[in-house]
Amino acid sequence: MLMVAMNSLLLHPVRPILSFHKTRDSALPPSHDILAAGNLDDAPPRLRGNSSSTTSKRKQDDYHSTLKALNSKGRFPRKSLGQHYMVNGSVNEELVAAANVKEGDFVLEIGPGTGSLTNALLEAGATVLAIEKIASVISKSCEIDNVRPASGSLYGITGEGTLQWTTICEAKGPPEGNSFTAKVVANIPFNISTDVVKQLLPMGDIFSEVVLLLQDEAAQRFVDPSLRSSEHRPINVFVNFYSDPEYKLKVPRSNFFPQPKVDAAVVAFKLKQPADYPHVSSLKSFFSMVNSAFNGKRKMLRKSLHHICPSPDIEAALCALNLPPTSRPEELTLDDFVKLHNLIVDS
Ligand SMILES: C[S@@+](CC[C@H](N)C(=O)[O-])C[C@H]1O[C@@H](n2cnc3c(N)ncnc32)[C@H](O)[C@@H]1O
Repeated sequence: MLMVAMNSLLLHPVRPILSFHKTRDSALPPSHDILAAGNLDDAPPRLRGNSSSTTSKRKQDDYHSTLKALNSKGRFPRKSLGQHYMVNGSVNEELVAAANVKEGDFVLEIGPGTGSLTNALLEAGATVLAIEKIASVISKSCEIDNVRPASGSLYGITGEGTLQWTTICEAKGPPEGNSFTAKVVANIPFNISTDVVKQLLPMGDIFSEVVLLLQDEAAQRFVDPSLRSSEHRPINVFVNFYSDPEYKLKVPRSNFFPQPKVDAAVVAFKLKQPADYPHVSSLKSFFSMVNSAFNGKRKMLRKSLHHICPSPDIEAALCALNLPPTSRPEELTLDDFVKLHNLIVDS
C-alpha cells in the first residue's frame, strides 16, 4: 500500500507533508484506469505528438487524469500559486531520468499538485516526501493508507521559513552509514524558483541532485551566464559555488495545463559536497563581497569594493590575478572571485 504521512504544521496548518512509499503488494492505479473527465471551461492545449500510439495514449491519460483530479476537487488552477500542471507524462519521465532516480532513492518533491510527477517517481521505485502548499489539490489517485505526524520545524519551502534537515530525517528514517543523501525533483511555480534554488543548493550534505522544471529563461540564466554580459549576476556565482548545473531540455508551454505564457526547461543541479566547495574563509563575507561587487553594476571593482579595502590594494590584487585593474564584476569567473576574496579579505 502507499504510505502517506500528513502533517498539520504548528504555524501553517494548511501545509501538508506527504511521504509516499511504493511497496510490492500495491501498484499505483495504472493511468489507463483513470477515466477521462475533462469538462473544465478552460480547455488545455493539444499535447505534443509522438509516433508511438502507446506513448500517445499515455500522454492522453496524463492529461485526462490531471483534469479528473482537478474536476473532482471542483477547482480551477490558481495563477498566484503557479499551478500549471504537467499533462505530458514523457516530461515527468525526463525529470525522473535527469535525477537518475532508482529503486530505494529518497526524493523530495515540492508542489506535487495532482500527483503526476509523484506517480512517475514512485514508479521509478523512490520514496517521496511531497510538500504541497494547497492540500486540496492533491490527487485522490494516490491511495492514502497511513497518516504520520512530522515535527513542526518546517514552515515552508520558500519565503516563509527554512526546510529543516530534521524534517527530512524524520520522513526518511535513520541514515544508513554515510550514504544519507536524497534528491529533489520538482515542477515548481516559476515565481519561486530563485528562492528554491537559493535554499536547496547549499544543502549538498543532504541532496545529491536537485532537478527542477523552471521557466526557460531562468534556466538559461542559471546555467549559461555569459561573462561580460548583463546576464552574469551574483546568483550565477552562487549556483556555480554550490553545484554543477546542466540544462537538460526545453519543455514547450503546450505541455502544461493551463498553458503558461512562457516555455520551461529541465535543469539538473549536481550538488557539491561541502568539502568540495571552493575554499573561502567565510561564506558570509564571500557572498557579501560578491553582492557588493554587483551592486554598482557598471562600476569597476576598485570602486564598488573600496569599503572592504583601499582601491590601490584592490587593483594590486586584480593584477596578481592577471586581471585588468579596471575589471568589472561581470568579467570575473567564480574562481576569480574566490581568489580576489582571499587576497583582499583574508590578507
Ligand atoms: C507548477 S504546479 C506543478 C504541479 C505538479 N507537480 C505537476 O507537475 O503537475 C506547482 C505546484 O506547487 C504548489 N505550490 C505553490 N507554491 C508552493 C510552495 N511555496 N510550497 C509548496 N508547494 C507550492 C502549487 O499548489 C502547485 O500544486
